[in-house]
Amino acid sequence: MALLTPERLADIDSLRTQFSSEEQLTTELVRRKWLTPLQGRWLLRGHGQRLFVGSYILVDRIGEGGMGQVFLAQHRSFGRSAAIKVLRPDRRDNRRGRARFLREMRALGRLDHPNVVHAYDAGLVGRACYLVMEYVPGPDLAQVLASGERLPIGHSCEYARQAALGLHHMHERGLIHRDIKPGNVSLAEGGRTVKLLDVGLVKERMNPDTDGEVLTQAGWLVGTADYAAPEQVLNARNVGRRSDQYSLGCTLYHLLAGEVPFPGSTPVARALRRVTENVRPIHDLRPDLPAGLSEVVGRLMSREPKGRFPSARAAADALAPFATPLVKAVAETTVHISTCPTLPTIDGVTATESELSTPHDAP
Ligand SMILES: Nc1ncnc2c1ncn2[C@@H]1O[C@H](COP(=O)(O)OP(=O)(O)OP(=O)(O)O)[C@@H](O)[C@H]1O
Repeated sequence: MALLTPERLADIDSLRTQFSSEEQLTTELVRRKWLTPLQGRWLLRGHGQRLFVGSYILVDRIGEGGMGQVFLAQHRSFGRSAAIKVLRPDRRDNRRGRARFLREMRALGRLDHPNVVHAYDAGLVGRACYLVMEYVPGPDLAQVLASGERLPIGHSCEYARQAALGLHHMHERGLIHRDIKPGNVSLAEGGRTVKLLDVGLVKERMNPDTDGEVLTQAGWLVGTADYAAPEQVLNARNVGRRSDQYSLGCTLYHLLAGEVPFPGSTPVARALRRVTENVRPIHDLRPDLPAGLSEVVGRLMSREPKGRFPSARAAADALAPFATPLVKAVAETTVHISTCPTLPTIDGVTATESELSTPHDAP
């Protein structure tokens, strides 16, 4: 069990005599915080080797999206925290899928901006694709919205402004995010810095061309219907830089109005409304908005891409007069890093193909 230091391994030998089963012993190790609950569960199920991904050890499961699961992890030598996305087996289980993943990762490696999540590493362990990223503690803006907290107008504008700067950086390097929504705009540094998440894999998800390995457009709509640009709703391949502006506009609208711009009973109905209707001006819902902000939101959400700003940078500049600096605007979400055991000594264990083939938290 290379998760533990040699001293603790020695202690375990004596602990073994006190516990009649592996389960009781593991429960005790979790209670002592020598193992995290995730590590305890996986060890008990005989999947301990799956905890080792490249140079990292998985610590906790953060969540799951359409492409795979995201874990909190710790570097085996440096102890640095990171987030690791491990692609679902059906998204990676062919050569083209893996080649595309690596192409996307190379693109991601070109990005270097304070408002875009930083990628540290990516690779394959056996046939499993994983991406190691900067850990962003959050909360993300979806969580902020779900908390019911009414944000100051200036903070909402600052979130959107920083997100626009991150988008501009991506656009300059030839990348389009394609999935800007509150859940993909997260906060770091005690709420002072915005980070765009889910960068790099989105192109694969939104490009329904081959392999049968992408979500159907209807499936994609479920999570994104409220934020996708009209041209994107009509044709998922028909996405340009200005489509990201529209999605950012929807996100800002939601933050300011407390409701999505096109409410409706189903994702498809909501998505289609934006193709046929102009958005209700936001000052109808927020008459207290400063003069000019409603126009900026309206321009971001122009139905025609050419009606939007010439660049995300121009959008950021237009938002700047309405933005106020973020001074620890929100509390960070609780992360189970406190349950992370002290940095373990690793004796060169490398995960194998089969060990990572089903990296779910219910192996
Ligand atoms: N770098 C990161 N740091 C911290 N948490 C992250 C990071 N990247 C993703 N997450 C979190 O992991 C969870 C899953 O993220 P993921 O991007 O896989 O899915 P999603 O955005 O929820 O859905 P989808 O990808 O299908 O749109 C989310 O709660 C997300 O906030």
